[in-house]
Amino acid sequence: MDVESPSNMALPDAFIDFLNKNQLDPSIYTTSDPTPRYVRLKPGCEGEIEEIETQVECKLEKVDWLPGFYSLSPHVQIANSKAYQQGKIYGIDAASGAAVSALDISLGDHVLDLCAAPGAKLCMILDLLGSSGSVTGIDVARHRLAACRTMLLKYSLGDLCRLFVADGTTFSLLPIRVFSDSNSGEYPSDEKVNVYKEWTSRRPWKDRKRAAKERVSVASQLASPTQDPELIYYGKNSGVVGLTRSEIYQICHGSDVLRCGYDKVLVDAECTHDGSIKHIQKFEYWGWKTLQRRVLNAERTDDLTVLQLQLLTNGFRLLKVGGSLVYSTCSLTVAQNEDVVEQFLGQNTSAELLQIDAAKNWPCRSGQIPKTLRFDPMTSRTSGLFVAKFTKLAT
Ligand SMILES: C[S@@+](CC[C@H](N)C(=O)[O-])C[C@H]1O[C@@H](n2cnc3c(N)ncnc32)[C@H](O)[C@@H]1O
Repeated sequence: MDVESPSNMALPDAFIDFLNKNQLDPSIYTTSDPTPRYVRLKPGCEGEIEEIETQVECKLEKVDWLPGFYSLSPHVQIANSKAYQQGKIYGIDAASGAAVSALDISLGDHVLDLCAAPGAKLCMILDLLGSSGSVTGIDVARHRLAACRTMLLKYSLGDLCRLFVADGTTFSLLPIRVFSDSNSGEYPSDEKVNVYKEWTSRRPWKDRKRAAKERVSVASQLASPTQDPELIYYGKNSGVVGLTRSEIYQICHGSDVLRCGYDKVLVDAECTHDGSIKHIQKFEYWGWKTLQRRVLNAERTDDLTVLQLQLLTNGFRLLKVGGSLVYSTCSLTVAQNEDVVEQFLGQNTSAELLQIDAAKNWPCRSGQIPKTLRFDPMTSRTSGLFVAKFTKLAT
């Protein structure tokens, strides 16, 4: 089998079966024009494009419908280039960029990214946020979120960010502003010693020993719904420094959230990844048999749709009135997208689907529910992605 590019890859029978069962047209994956690779340029590096092109040994084509994005040949490896190593470019598919763009991030926003790892969208959110506001990144998988932390440090983007290993279906912490507004900096002397100091990767011996013990099994790297969120990183302007644990770990209750919830929430939910042919292609190496078990299994898909609805519901619970939430998946099945949206709207009368204004210039199709969007390799020359945007109405 030819694995050189998704466009000429023969799809395995099990995957074609899955597509047929989900009424998805296999031809969207096998376009004659291969889907390019995309990078986002770090703001401020626009004048260095020619130098970056020399370093990656390839021409970067500006994506005219998405600011800051460039496409390049899918065969080019960027990881060894100086531009990549210096954090001037990072790989992120243009459809993923569109999902973040749909959030309409503005300076000062407090943003929640409920399924943050490995972190390409989180990086873009931080890029767009600039110098004020905050980003709270959550992921259930400790090892994946640790990789996300490495990426933030590499790109020097973590200043306004805090990362928690937590289950996104039950995560309940408010954005930091609630406390920083009222924080006078005066603590009883016994609390003063327990305030968070500037974050350092050099952790006390006791912490390292505990972490090493936890790393013994991958299962123990997954947060459970009942476990306290574990703060594994915070930037120096993320609002954490100088606060006590009890201030950071305050659970939000219904009435707090309406007023003091997050301005923007991204729920980029776990899914079967069937929209990403690059992901499916990896099974050529992992073994097509595992594709059936790890991606296509019907029982697993049913579990996923329950998880997706729970993540969307909890993300929405943490959104303030008038805020925006984007739900996205890199699956193209109706079950994981429109069906989840429909169930969610049926259960949440204060949720309203929003038109994504910028989308009028995007090369995508409407989903089966008006105002929702679908990107696919054939229509968009991107990876497959479903995007829906909601706001919370006052009730
Ligand atoms: C599609 S990936 C997110 C990609 C990420 N937004 C990015 O741009 O790099 C889905 C993520 O959801 C995480 N996840 C799965 N179940 C979760 C849960 N219950 N709570 C929080 N995160 C979860 C997975 O560990 C995975 O990292």
